[in-house]
Amino acid sequence: MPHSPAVEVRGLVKRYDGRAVVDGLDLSAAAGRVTAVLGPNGAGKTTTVECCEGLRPPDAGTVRVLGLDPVADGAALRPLVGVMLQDGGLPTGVRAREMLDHVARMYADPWDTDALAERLGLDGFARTTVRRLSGGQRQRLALAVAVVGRPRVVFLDEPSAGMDPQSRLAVWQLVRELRDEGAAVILTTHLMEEAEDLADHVVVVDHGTVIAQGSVPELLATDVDRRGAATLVVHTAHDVAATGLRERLGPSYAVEHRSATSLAVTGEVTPSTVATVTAWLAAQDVLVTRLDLGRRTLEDVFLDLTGRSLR
Ligand SMILES: Nc1ncnc2c1ncn2[C@@H]1O[C@H](COP(=O)(O)OP(=O)(O)OP(=O)(O)O)[C@@H](O)[C@H]1O
Repeated sequence: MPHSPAVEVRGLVKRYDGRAVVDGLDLSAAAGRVTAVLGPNGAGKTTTVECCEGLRPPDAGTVRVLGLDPVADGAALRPLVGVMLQDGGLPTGVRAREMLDHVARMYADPWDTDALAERLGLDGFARTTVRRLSGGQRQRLALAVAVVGRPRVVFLDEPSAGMDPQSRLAVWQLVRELRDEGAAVILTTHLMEEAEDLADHVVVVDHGTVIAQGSVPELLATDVDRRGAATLVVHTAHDVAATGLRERLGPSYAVEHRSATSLAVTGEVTPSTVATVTAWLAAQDVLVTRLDLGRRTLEDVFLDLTGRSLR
């Protein structure tokens, strides 16, 4: 039986200086699921989440969290909702571990703070004040503070931004556990790997509206013509224009720049496709420094939908 979503946003509009940065956005996030809001910088992800957190009143539309209005019912929601803001949002004069212990004492059934601190590697900077923490350390502390009260709904704004790979894995594992314990986890990210690894449901946002949504497999199969297609990413020693390769490969392949010195070729990649690409580059006197052959990713889906890269 489907039950009512933990977070429900309908027709959300938020304007700054007369410009709608969120423009009629619908979003629904279920308990026991990780919902990733994915989109490029400036798409309106943070603004949307801030409206759900009650930090910004919407200009139009409705937002409900556990059936309540996050602005009017903020006091009732506070013990039920965990929030990790993009800039940490923590008081800067407090020592890291004191901060976590203080917040834990405000909840009826908090996580064991020793265990949480160990998992997120907070022990190495337990006595350091927030203002002296590195960006990644501050992020880890902000995550611990957001989840220590075992919230039913957790908002994580770019949770692993600025973290080293080991910390990122620890964060992802914690997010999975929160989900398995039944929390609704809503995370914003522009890291497709994060969305692909963690999300049960992905909402792709661009220019303040949802342009696609579904599970990762559903999104990867959106474009039926490309089902089963692979992406060959060619890294080169110096800049190369995509136009010539596009003409050489013909219309059944998409050729896009990933950066000035890398091209992504999407389509049916056969041994002869690889030979054609490298031969064409050799004819331009361009050295190939690396070749990666992979399946389609959310990055490719976004590129197809918007013609732009997520990053
Ligand atoms: N307080 C504000 N006043 C004016 N403009 C704002 C304000 N907050 C955000 N904006 C603008 O709204 C747009 C959407 O910003 P938002 O932070 O929601 O995007 P985002 O998708 O979270 O981006 P990022 O990935 O960079 O965090 C941006 O153009 C931003 O400059």
